Amino acid sequence: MSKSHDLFIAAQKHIPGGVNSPVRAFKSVGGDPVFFKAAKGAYLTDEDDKQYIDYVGSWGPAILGHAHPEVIQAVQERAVDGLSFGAPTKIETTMADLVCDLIPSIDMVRMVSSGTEATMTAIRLARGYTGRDKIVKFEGCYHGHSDSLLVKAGSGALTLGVPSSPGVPKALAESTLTLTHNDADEVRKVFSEIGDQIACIIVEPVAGNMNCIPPEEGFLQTLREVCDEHGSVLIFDEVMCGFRVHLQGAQGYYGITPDLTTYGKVIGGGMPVGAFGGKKEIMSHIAPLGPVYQAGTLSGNPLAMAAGLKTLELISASGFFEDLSAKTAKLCAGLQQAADDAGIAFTTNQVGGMFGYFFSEEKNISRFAQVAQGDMERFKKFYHGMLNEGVYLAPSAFEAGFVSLAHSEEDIQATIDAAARVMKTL
Ligand SMILES: Cc1ncc(COP(=O)(O)O)c(C=O)c1O
Ligand SMILES: N[C@H](C=O)CCC(=O)O
Repeated sequence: MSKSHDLFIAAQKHIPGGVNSPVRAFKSVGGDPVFFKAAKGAYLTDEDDKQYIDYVGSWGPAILGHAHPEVIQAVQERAVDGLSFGAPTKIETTMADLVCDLIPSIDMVRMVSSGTEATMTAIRLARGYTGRDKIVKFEGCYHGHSDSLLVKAGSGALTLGVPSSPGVPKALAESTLTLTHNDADEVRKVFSEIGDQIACIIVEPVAGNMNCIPPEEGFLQTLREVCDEHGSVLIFDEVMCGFRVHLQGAQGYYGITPDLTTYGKVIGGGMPVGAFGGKKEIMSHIAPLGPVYQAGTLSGNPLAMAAGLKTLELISASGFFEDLSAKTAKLCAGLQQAADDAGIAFTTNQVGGMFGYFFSEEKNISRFAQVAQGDMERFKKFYHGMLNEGVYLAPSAFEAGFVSLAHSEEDIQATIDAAARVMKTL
């Protein structure tokens, strides 16, 4: 019995399921979730003092590794001047200026406190701007837990088998059209029939909530084209892939320009943050400039801005994304080799510092249906084998993995060596 076990029992008394977000509960891999007490660089330390090489990175934000000294210093220095004002601060403008400088598609940006708030508001803005109610999303993509978006969603909703959650009003769910991800023909067909009723398309341009699924050739371009043809708003949900696959996110990586973009995770450097931004013409509809309402007591929180700004500064260093991508590629190649040597059907996906792995006979995984058909029993065995070896991976086959600046060549090699041992036991 471990301290994590005892803590999990205790947590369940007053916290539903013992966790404050469902993906943490180990429901799909079984066993008790690990309770952590510290995180530094590429490592997590659990309550029993066991150390793990971490590939979850707080689900993406820890791109520099945990508790990067310069980020911690920025937050500490900021904290002594006050934790929250509920009034304008200079650092919010510094953040807005930086985001607009870095991302050519963004003329104006609004900071919020989570990715969910960012996507929820982007949808409201698109509806308010176009005067239309219907929205298009894709099965397996996750955009946070607001009502309109919790329909055939990915991430924990998928892991727990409730992709369309009870509690979402039927009328709202009916306004959400869920199409097959990476199926450009289906998108064209739907738009040719009812394109003039569709306020927006929201997509994870690199999906990370049904494992890691890059866009098929031409898919994002098709989304851009149908939105242009029908006056709909194209929203890239870059909460996960923004500042992660490339400094300009997926839009920079693939060269497709959305109308609105949502952010979270990396932009907050580990603090609770989200953001949405885009064309001035659309953003001008947000209150108090325009009539579409959005607000937040803690929005633009100075500590979160300090952590985010320092993180964005450090990832802007020349060669940062090339190094991160090379490291991630090395990890994926090593995992593949380990599986091949053990005769296990296996494949990986990777975009920049984001990766996924699949226990599947198929080599090119680009559709949600292929992910769902993966060998979940083997995934579970692998997961627990790696956990035992001191490697912390996402506890679900429907989540992406993340590599950070702090992962050394030795960490990557140690992970590959561990995988080689575990693969032989599957
Ligand atoms: C692509 C994407 N959009 C939105 C969200 C929601 O963000 P948050 O969990 O900060 O509300 C997440 C993660 O949870 C995400 O990965
Ligand atoms: N997949 C989710 C976000 O990216 C995981 C985070 C959560 O919902 O707790």
